Amino acid sequence: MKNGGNMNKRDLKAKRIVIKIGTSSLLYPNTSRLNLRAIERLAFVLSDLKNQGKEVVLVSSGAIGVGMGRLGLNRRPETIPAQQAVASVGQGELLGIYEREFQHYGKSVAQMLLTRDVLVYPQSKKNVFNAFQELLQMNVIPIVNENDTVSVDELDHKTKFGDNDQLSAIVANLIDADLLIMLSDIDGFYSGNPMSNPSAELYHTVTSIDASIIQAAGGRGTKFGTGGMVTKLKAAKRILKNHQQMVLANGKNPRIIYNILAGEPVGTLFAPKEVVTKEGLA
Ligand SMILES: Nc1ncnc2c1ncn2[C@@H]1O[C@H](COP(=O)(O)OP(=O)(O)O)[C@@H](O)[C@H]1O
Ligand SMILES: N[C@@H](CCC(=O)OP(=O)(O)O)C(=O)O
Repeated sequence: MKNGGNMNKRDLKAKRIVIKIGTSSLLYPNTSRLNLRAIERLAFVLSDLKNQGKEVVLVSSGAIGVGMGRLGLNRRPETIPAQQAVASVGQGELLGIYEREFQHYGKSVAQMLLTRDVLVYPQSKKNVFNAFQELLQMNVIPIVNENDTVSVDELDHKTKFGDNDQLSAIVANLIDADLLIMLSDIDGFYSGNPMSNPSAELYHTVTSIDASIIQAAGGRGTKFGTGGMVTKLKAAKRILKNHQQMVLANGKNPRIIYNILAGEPVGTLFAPKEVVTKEGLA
């Protein structure tokens, strides 16, 4: 359903929330310079949600972008080993920034570097689940990124495999989150890529990922984003299959998370049909 349809408030009632933030929201467009205001606001909002008693997991991209900034590179390296090396430089700095920002609000963070196959191996699945449970019980905010030096699929974005978008859906599945909030540099999912098609319309609600929806997905917006809309739709597909919900919204100002949790019709809600129908949104 595109905007202009029913714009009722959403009933999200989320206690356990996964928030994914993309490189495009952490860096200024097409530079490797940090958007410090966005990061500071993100730390503020997530800390405040913790104070409200919510359980919060952050999935953050940005290792390659931050590493490029640190190494003074203005073009993303092309080879996988070079991307892996840059990611490992950037990941340390990225975590350092989060550590500093969250400490400001008295919150502890934990680094979790995962690969997307965690669900495939029962023992890994159990271990990762247990680690999340412990961290959440300890009131810590886990900060997840894909383990870039180990997992090459994401970095080789010529392949059809996933990335942090899908990893965030995998984490949401694993810990049975009530909601996945995906923050990007765009207001939601449109009927076409708004960067190349100015008349594309925003979808308010999507209940299934069919061929017409996939057709509307284009590539990344900035030179640092990886998957574009395709990987976000793959993530949404996982979420819908697991009867969970996801909101895709603009992370320019992370305070939008408050609007999302208040049920305001911002961004695009991906939710199973039965949920949407029950809420009278269809
Ligand atoms: N149908 C679509 N609706 C919205 N954005 C789209 C669509 N198709 C392609 N895009 C592009 O996807 C980009 C977001 O993906 P990406 O650059 O990978 O960001 P991130 O770093 O947040 O993961 C947008 O800036 C936009 O240019
Ligand atoms: N793991 C890599 C790439 C992550 C990724 O998926 O990027 P994005 O499309 O900005 O979410 C990094 O941290 O740079």
